[in-house]
Amino acid sequence: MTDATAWSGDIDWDELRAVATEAMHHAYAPYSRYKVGAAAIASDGRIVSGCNVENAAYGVTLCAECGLVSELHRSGGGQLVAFVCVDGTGATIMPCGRCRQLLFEHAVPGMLLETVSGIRTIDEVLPDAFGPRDLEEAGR
Ligand SMILES: O=c1ccn([C@H]2C[C@H](O)[C@@H](CO)O2)c(=O)[nH]1
Repeated sequence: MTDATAWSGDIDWDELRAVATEAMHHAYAPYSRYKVGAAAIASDGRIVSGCNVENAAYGVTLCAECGLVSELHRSGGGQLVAFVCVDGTGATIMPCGRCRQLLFEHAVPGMLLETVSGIRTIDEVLPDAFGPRDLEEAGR
């Protein structure tokens, strides 16, 4: 598994934000009226994206990151190298806490995110994360 630092010079954040913004326009958000789009570069270089899909049973809502991770696996697997998500204006937002956990499990070590406070690593936005290793260490 390649560390994200090997990629850092090659990431076109403007392009990734544009893909996230295009995805955002497909969001189904009639309840919050807060559309979100997400885009990421996978470890083989392809770009995956997702949008939020709400539900009349509010708690069933799928964040944009859920669609993105599903698309990662559906389109060939691999890990996420660089990630951004945007609001309905195309401005970068922070992934919610649940989605940081979701992203962590599918991220290369040191995955980069464009955030409201600049480029961060997954470890910076989810320190001391609980993950698959904790289950392995417990023999599960
Ligand atoms: O990281 C986030 C945060 C929020 N939302 C969605 C969920 C809901 O549909 C709307 C308002 O919370 O934004 C996402 O898709 N991703």
